[in-house]
Amino acid sequence: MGKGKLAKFAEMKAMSNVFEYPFSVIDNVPFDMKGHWREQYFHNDNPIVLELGCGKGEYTVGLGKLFPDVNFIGVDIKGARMWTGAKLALEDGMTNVAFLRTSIEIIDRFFAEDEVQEIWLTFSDPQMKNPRKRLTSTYFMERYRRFLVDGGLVHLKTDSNFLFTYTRLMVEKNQLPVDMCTEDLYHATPAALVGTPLLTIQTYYEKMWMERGLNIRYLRFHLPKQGTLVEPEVEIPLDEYRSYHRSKRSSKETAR
Ligand SMILES: C[S@@+](CC[C@H](N)C(=O)[O-])C[C@H]1O[C@@H](n2cnc3c(N)ncnc32)[C@H](O)[C@@H]1O
Repeated sequence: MGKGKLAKFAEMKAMSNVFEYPFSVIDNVPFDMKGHWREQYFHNDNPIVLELGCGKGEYTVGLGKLFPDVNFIGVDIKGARMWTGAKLALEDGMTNVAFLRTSIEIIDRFFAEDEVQEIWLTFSDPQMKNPRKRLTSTYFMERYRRFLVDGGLVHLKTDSNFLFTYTRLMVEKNQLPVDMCTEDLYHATPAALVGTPLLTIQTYYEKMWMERGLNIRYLRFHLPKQGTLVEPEVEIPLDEYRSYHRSKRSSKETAR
């Protein structure tokens, strides 16, 4: 039988690669390692890459194994999921991997200007009802800009046509340079992606959606520090397989 949530939470408290700062904690205690992750935790000068909404941390651990000269930090509010990746990284003696349990809304409290090179968003909730909660909204992009290097890469891997379309429109509207874009990663793989970890590392949610026959989409773009970011004002068809329609009041088929 799998370990229960309480046992996982207790174990996580003693894990040297886990930092737990839910909103209630960080409100009272400033995060001393902000701006000092490299010297105080990783003990190297290597780049730092974040996986936001990491769940079990498949990308954090998988990329960490493939790229030992890069530091990876998985961020999520759900500790029981994160436990899986943190435990694996500890058992494998990985020193280039860490996990941060907090809300992404306050992510800029943990990283200083230019401290992060890249961001991965893996199968993020599309948040069809609430644009501000989407991890690629201008609200979040403004936060990412506070710690991402100028022109740093943002990777979005998703099953959701809604989130993919919204992000593509946001990127177009703000003229953010696109590095790679595909609506069907596995059946129409761009030549540059053949043999890359994008195809070999699959997350828990990714496998689930693939079993249901959904295409996997991928968009990678640069986020410059300069310029005002604006939201796209376009109606986007909702993902039919998600729960939007269960809402009592809404029978909408599109959202902005
Ligand atoms: C659909 S799951 C995907 C998990 C994993 N990346 C995967 O592909 O299996 C989305 C994850 O994002 C986390 N998440 C969503 N919004 C968040 C937020 N604002 N702050 C912290 N975590 C968040 C959830 O807790 C959840 O684990």
